[in-house]
Parts: sequence; C-alpha cells; structure tokens
Amino acid sequence: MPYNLQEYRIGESDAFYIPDFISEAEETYLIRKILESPRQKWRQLANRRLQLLGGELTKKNVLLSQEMPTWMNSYPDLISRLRATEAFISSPHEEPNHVILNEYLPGHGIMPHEDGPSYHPVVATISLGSHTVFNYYEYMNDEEAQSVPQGKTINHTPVLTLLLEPRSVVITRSQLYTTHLHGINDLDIDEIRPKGDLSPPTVSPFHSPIANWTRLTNPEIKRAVELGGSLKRRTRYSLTCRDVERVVAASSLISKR
Ligand SMILES: O=C(O)CCC(=O)C(=O)O
Ligand SMILES: [Fe+2]
Repeated sequence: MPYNLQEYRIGESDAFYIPDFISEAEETYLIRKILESPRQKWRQLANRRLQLLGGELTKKNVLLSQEMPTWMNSYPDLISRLRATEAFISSPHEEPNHVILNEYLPGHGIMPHEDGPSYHPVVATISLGSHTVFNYYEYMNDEEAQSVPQGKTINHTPVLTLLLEPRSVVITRSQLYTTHLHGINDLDIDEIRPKGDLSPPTVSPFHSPIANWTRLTNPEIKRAVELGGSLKRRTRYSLTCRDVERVVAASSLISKR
C-alpha cells in the first residue's frame, strides 16, 4: 500500500512522521532478531553500540555492499515498506541500501551531528523498543558566531523537536538533512508539560514544543501530552536507513584466482 507522504509532513518542515509503521508483533520479532545477531557484528562506541547493515562505507563514500539481514528485506520487508513511503523516490536506487542499527540504553543519546554527503539527502529512522525525543538544530548565523574563531557553532535551542514513538518512522530530507544537525539528549526520563488551550505540549530539557504531538498514538504518551508526566526511556533500537549512490559488491573485491 503506498503512503501519501504529504499527510505525514510536520508543519512546513522537511520532516515526516509516520506512527505505527511497524506492528507490535513485528517489533517483538525484530528486537529478538537484533539480540540474536552475533556479538562480533556490534561496534561499541562510548555510549552506544551499532551495526552496519548492507555493507561498509569507504572513505571515498563508496558502499562495499553486503547482504542485508532477511529481517530487513524479506520478513518483515522493511525495505519494500520504506519504498512505499515514496521518501526515496528521487534517490539513486529509489530505496535504502545502507542501514545503521543503533542501540541506546536509557540515559544515552547522540550528540548533534550531520549525516553528511555520503548519502542522498534523505534518511528514514525507525524506532523500536522505546520512545525518544529527537531534536533538529541549526548553526548560529555568522554575526552570532563571530565570538567563536574557528568552526561553526550550534544554536542549542532546537528548531524542531519530535517525540518518536516506538514502531514509528521519521523521514528527514532536503534542507533539514543538508543544512541542519540532529541529536538526542542523554536523558533517561523525558518530562512533558501538558498542552494548554492554545499552546502545544513541551518536553525537557528546554521545554521545546513537541511538533508532532497531534500525530501521537501511544496511549501512555498521549496521556503525558494531555496531562503532563514523565516518560521513562527503555532500551531503544533505531534503524537509520539511507541510500548510498556509489556501490560495489564486497564479494567482487575478493580476488579470484
Ligand atoms: O538513533 C537515532 O534516531 C539517530 C541516529 C543517527 O542520527 C545516526 O545514526 O546518524
Ligand atoms: Fe544521524
């Protein structure tokens, strides 16, 4: 079933939020498959571990492609489902060919960063196991940044904040991909202040408005948005799916004698 992506657009932004993209049964299955994967597939970073699915990227931004796990392209066929969103319609392969699987324990996030030019400027991020709060940031403009001699400084007040429910997908593209940063605060509880008559609900630490609050479907999360409350993070898995333009099969690099 194709999706009408425009229906999921968050305001005038280049972000699209689709709740319930994965069923509960699929989520359980996917997390089991992830946890069953061999230990050596994981790379341990300072505050999270990750796996590369679909192959490795070279320094020159070429994908040395490898088979995706069957749970990406067979059951549940997440690649076809992502194709159906039409988010990748103008990307080179019209579907993602590279996925970073991240595991975050409660209290851990990811510093504001850009995903960079290796990829076509669209990323689809599926959340499993827990909600999180996802922030987009911009750089300070030149005048404000003048006090800092080298490098660009980040404006730490998010330009857009989304509450990502488990089983949702968020699609980021265009300017929000190419000129903005994104990140997740290192929190284990997200404090929600409820919506008012005319004001949206907000979330800690800056109490930024939750831009996708009218699209939320999870009962516990909806209650927090209506009445205020704390949402405890659990272990979250994210599948960040992208399309790399230049691809060579890793198997073709093994010299054949
Ligand atoms: O886990 C997430 O939702 C974001 C991960 C991310 O930004 C990345 O892998 O580049
Ligand atoms: Fe990222």
